[in-house]
Amino acid sequence: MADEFDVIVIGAGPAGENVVDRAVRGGLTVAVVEERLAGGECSYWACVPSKALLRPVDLAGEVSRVPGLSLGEIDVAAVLARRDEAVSRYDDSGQVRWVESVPAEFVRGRGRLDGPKRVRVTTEGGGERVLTARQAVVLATGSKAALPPTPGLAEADPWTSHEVTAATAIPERLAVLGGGVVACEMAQAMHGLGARQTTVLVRGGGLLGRMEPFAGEMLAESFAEAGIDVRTRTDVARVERPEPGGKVTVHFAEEPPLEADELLVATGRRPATRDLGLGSVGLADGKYVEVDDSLRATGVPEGWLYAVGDVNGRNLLTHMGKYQARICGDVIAARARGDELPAMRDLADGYGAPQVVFTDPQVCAVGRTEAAAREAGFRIRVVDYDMGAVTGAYLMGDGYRGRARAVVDEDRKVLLGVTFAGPGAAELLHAATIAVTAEVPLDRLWHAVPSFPTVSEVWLRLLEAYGL
Ligand SMILES: Cc1cc2nc3c(=O)[nH]c(=O)nc-3n(C[C@H](O)[C@H](O)[C@H](O)COP(=O)(O)OP(=O)(O)OC[C@H]3O[C@@H](n4cnc5c(N)ncnc54)[C@H](O)[C@@H]3O)c2cc1C
Ligand SMILES: NC(=O)c1ccc[n+]([C@@H]2O[C@H](COP(=O)([O-])OP(=O)(O)OC[C@H]3O[C@@H](n4cnc5c(N)ncnc54)[C@H](O)[C@@H]3O)[C@@H](O)[C@H]2O)c1
Repeated sequence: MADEFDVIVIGAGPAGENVVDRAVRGGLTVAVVEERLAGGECSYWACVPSKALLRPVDLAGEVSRVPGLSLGEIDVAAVLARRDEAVSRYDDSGQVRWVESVPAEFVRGRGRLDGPKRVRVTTEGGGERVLTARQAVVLATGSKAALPPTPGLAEADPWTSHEVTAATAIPERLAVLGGGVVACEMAQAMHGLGARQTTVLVRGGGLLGRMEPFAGEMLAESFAEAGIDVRTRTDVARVERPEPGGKVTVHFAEEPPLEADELLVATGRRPATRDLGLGSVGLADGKYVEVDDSLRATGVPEGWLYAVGDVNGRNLLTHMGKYQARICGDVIAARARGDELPAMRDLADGYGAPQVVFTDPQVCAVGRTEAAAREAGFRIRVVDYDMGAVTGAYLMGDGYRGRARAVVDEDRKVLLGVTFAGPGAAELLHAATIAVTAEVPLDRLWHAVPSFPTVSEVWLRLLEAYGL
């Protein structure tokens, strides 16, 4: 029997859930198909548990910088218990209730495209249900950890983001492969929670390669002080783990091997598009689904297929997936009414998404880095400021180290990008996001007066350093 809805969403992560919400608000009927847990990776194996593990480590760092305060040992069992609370003990009944209250139909099972506007769902227990869409199908299936083809790596059954965020014990010796966001955040968390030997194996020349280079350098310095060993330009030749769950040995092309109790692979993501039936609608399996600025998949006749969140590869961040989803739900509803609303377009991804890396120091950025702006052909000026010289930062703790960078478009006198690295820097980011996305002219930004004594005074100092 075929069930018919206006819209079918595959994947109930943060992106899928937001499409549901907006499409229903737009007057449409919606079914959402989810094979695991409503809430997606973000709620159970990514953003939420990782930040629950990092928060006590971050706080311990803050306390250590304020004379007169002291912190005993971190109670790891209590931290893990709080993480379990944060992920609702891997029970999604609350989120399912929310979907149903929107109201939308929640269908538990694995969804697969089966030609235009048809989704075949394999339900729990092996049953099948065929759903058809009157208006649109939205892919919101997210991404999965990518494993490099290093000999012995897959056989060693290493941790990925799934296992590390769900850890029930902290490994004594942890090796981390990768130098990006997951590698840095999880190395910080595991080390702060008691790993005795944490080694980060970076293929390139530094950490957080997509950010301004000073951010990765500051983080590497902080890691070194904390006892986290960061090895750059490593060349992993093979991995060996003779006993399942036993010790793991990483062999390099030249250096001596490294032994660890666990290996975390954090080398990027791949789209969750394998076996999704993309071939049945003329798209390539296993690839990111390319979309236009209305989030509609390109190259699909009659334009009924959309893709939001990680699966379209634009920016692998929850807040960006949710933003795309809001636009997508509104666009589908508008098109169903016969309205063409050109204002409903994804603009933010093009400016450069805001991102916070929850390490110590926190690193956050929006827009273009200096290198990206130059590569895009902008005539720019770069302004740097030592955040430790701001009174508000000094008051945060002794030895506060931080740095800010603004990339200015010299032709239009607006900001193209801003980066902050320093304790507590995360909360500075939204002001930068507004300035970059709204293209606030610098001589107008000058009148946005930051409060004294906050770290935000770095805004004033950046503008002064620019010459205003
Ligand atoms: C360790 C880690 C930490 C992170 N921390 C942050 C952070 O702090 N801030 C931030 O902004 N981003 C963070 N991210 C990125 C963030 O998790 C993703 O950008 C976000 O989860 C993407 O949302 P999504 O809805 O596109 O996909 P997902 O959250 O991956 O959800 C996709 C859903 O689709 C379901 N699904 C897949 N295929 C099918 C199918 N065929 N049928 C039915 N259901 C299917 C899956 O089960 C899943 O529930 C982090 C990522 C990792 C790995
Ligand atoms: N706080 C946050 O916002 C947050 C936290 C975690 C993850 N995320 C998102 O999740 C996504 C995935 O994060 P990630 O850290 O896995 O990916 P990433 O792209 O940030 O980093 C991947 C790292 O792996 C390295 N690498 C790639 N292939 C390799 C190989 N074969 N051998 C050795 N090293 C290799 C890269 O050089 C890079 O350092 C990111 O796009 C990020 O936006 C966001």
